[in-house]
Amino acid sequence: MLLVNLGTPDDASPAAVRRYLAEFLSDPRVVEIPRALWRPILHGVILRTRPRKSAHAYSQVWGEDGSPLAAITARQARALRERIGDGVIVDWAMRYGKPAFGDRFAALQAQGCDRILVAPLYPQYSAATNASVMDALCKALGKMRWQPALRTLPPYYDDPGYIAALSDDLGAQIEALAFQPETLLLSFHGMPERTLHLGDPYYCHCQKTARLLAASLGGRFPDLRIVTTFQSRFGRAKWLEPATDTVLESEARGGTRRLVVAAPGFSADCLETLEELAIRGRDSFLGAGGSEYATLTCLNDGEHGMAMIEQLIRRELSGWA
Ligand SMILES: C=CC1=C(C)c2cc3[nH]c(cc4nc(cc5[nH]c(cc1n2)c(C)c5CCC(=O)O)C(CCC(=O)O)=C4C)c(C)c3C=C
Ligand SMILES: [Fe+2]
Ligand SMILES: [Fe+2]
Repeated sequence: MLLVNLGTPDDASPAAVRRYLAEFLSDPRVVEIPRALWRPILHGVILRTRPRKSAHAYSQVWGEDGSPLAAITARQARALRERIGDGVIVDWAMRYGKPAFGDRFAALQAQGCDRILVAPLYPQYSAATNASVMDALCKALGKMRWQPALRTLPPYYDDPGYIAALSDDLGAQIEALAFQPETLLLSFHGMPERTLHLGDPYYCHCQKTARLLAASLGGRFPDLRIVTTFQSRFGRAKWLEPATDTVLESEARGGTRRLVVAAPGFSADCLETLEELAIRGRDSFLGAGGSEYATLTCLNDGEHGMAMIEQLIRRELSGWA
C-alpha cells in the first residue's frame, strides 16, 4: 500500500521551491485556467516572484530531517508498517516532488505487489488533491503491461474514527494549554469558490467535518466558540470564505482575547500550518489586539492519528490481507 500526500520541495532554496511550484502549479487539476492563458502567467510572473517568497517561508519551518510534511509522512508510513505487520508492504510517496508517486508505485510492483491500495491522506475530497493523485495513478498504469489490481482510500471526512481521533487529540491539546481559549478556529486549506459551484464536494466535506467535530468537542468545552475558516488564498479569483487571516483580525477587533487554531484537513503539519497559521496567524491576531494565541498540531504520527489510519487501512485491505 502507498500512503500519498501533496508534496514539498527538496530543500528550502528558491531554486528547489521553483522546481516544486513549477510541477505543482502546472497540474491542470490545481489551476483550472486554459493552458495557453496560464502558461505565460506561471512562467512569466509566478515562477519569477513566488519561489523567493515561499523559500523564505519554507526556511522558517525546515527541520533537521528536511521538510516537515515529508518527514512526518515518512514517520506515518513507518508507524503503519509496525502496526500492520508482515504481509503488507507499506510505502509512501508525494504527488509533487520526491519520493515521486510514479516511482514508488512502480517500485511496489517491482517488489511483486499484484494488489495495491493507494491511500491519499486527504480527509476531505477535492479534485485538486484526490483527483490529481488518481490522474498520476492512471499515468503510472499507462506505462505497465501487467497492471496490479487496485483499491483507493475514499475520503474520510465524516468517518467516526476520524472525528473521534480529532476530538480526542485536539481536546487533549486544548486542555494542556496555558490559557483557556474563548474561540477555536478550524482552518481548512482554501479552494477557488468556483470549484464548489462546479460540483467539487470539498467545501461540503469541510463543513461536515467541522460540524461533527464541533458537536463532539462541544460536550467537553461548552463555552468554546468554534468557527470554520479557509486559509492560503492563491491568485486573483474568489476563494472559499471566510478567510482565516480575515477572521483572525475580526475576532481580535471584536473582543476575542484568547484564541486557538486547529487545521483538521491536514494529516501532517506542513508549511500551511507551521508558517501560515503558527507564525503569520499569530502576528495577525496579536497585532489586531488579541492577547493569547496558540496553534494545535495535526494528527501526524501520534497515537490518535495512527490508530485512525490503521483502522481505515485495515478496512480497505479487507479480503486482501
Ligand atoms: C489539504 C488540502 C489541500 C488543498 C485542497 C489544496 C489546494 C490548493 N493549493 C494551492 C496552492 C498551493 N498550496 C501550497 C501548499 C500546500 N497545499 C497543501 C494542501 C492542499 N492544497 C499542503 C499540505 C501544502 C504544503 C506543502 C508543504 O511543502 O508543506 C502551495 C506551496 C507553498 C506556497 O508557495 O504557498 C501552493 C502554491 C492551490 C492553487 C489549490 C487549489 C486549487
Ligand atoms: Fe495547497
Ligand atoms: Fe498555500
